[in-house]
Amino acid sequence: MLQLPRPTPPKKPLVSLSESYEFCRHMTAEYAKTFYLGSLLLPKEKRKAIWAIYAWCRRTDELVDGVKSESTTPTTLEQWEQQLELLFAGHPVDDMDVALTDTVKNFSIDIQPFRDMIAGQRMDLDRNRYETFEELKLYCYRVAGTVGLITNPVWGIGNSNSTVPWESQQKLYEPREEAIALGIAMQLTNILRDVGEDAQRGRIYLPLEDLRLFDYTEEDLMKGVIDDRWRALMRFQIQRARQYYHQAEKGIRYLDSRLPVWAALMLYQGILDAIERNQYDVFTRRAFVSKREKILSLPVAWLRAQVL
Ligand SMILES: CC(C)=CCC/C(C)=C/CC/C(C)=C/CC/C(C)=C/[C@@H]1[C@@H](COP(=O)(O)OP(=O)(O)O)[C@]1(C)CC/C=C(\C)CC/C=C(\C)CCC=C(C)C
Ligand SMILES: Nc1ncnc2c1ncn2[C@@H]1O[C@H](COP(=O)(O)OP(=O)(O)OP(=O)(O)O)[C@@H](O)[C@H]1O
Ligand SMILES: [Mn+2]
Repeated sequence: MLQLPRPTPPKKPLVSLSESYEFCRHMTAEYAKTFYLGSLLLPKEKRKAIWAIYAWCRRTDELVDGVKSESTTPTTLEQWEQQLELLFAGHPVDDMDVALTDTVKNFSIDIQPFRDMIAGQRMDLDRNRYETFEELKLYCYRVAGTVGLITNPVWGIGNSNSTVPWESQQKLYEPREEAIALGIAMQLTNILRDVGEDAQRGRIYLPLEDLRLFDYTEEDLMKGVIDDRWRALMRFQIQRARQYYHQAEKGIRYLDSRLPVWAALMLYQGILDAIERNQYDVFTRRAFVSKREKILSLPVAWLRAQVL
């Protein structure tokens, strides 16, 4: 009898849907206090979707950034992309994919930004310097702007419970550029916070053209020199990141679930303030937002989600 080709069966049975979401929740809570806090501000179904997306993004990032990244090659990323295609075809390969398979189906999420994120990780394998801001911006879109596009259907557009039909009509604009802008702003913030740590690994994400503009050299950066040139360079970078936050802010009003996005934006932007408080020493001090500050900013985020 003719045998139809079937996808290779998984080596062992996969976990149940609820166990898979629990793994993703656990990973989010463990790795990212800020995003986990944000996710708790969502209704249950959306919250679970964010955990599943977070877990996939984190695993993708770990391939080039994590403890086992030494053994990652272009082939590893190709296999990861094939695993992604299978997941979108409804065939999860491992325990954590089970939840994401469910999420992308329930929220009709597009596969392309996921592929773009893998392309971003490929850039990390290929290079450790960026000549221009345009090149860095492409990297930031791929590793972080993509998260904005992936999560937009989860925040929701035009489903808020307005009683007047023309209001919901007006809200149907999907803020794609703004969602990407928030990812870029956060990635730029992450880069500024981690300058010292990245330099130790031989990586410079600050555009080399910007270093030249402020007469600051790669050698200075490797030595962690903090002087007027460095402070001016950092002020310039912080200002650029803030412009992206500003662009992102204008898109939040179109979303149904605005509170977690406002909260995440404000908390992450707070890292820039912390860098300033540390007088731009990103070499020996880690800029962070304290638990107290995080909790205090929630009422402000709530207010913005209501009125802006
Ligand atoms: C509540 C909320 C906003 C949840 C989003 C959670 C989510 C799915 C996050 C994925 C994060 C992730 C692991 C991305 C992989 C690449 C990467 C590591 C990017 C950097 C994040 C990591 O931050 P962290 O502090 O943990 O860094 P370390 O690894 O510890 O060094 C990034 C800095 C960027 C993450 C980008 C976003 C969360 C995109 C934000 C955009 C939106 C939520 C769109 C909102 C919509 C509009 C219209 C504004
Ligand atoms: N369980 C974990 N295993 C391995 N690395 C972890 C774990 N949790 C956090 N990390 C890493 O440790 C570092 C410190 O985490 P970080 O200061 O960013 O706090 P966080 O928990 O991610 O909170 P936030 O969301 O506010 O950034 C990061 O590089 C992060 O990726
Ligand atoms: Mn973190």
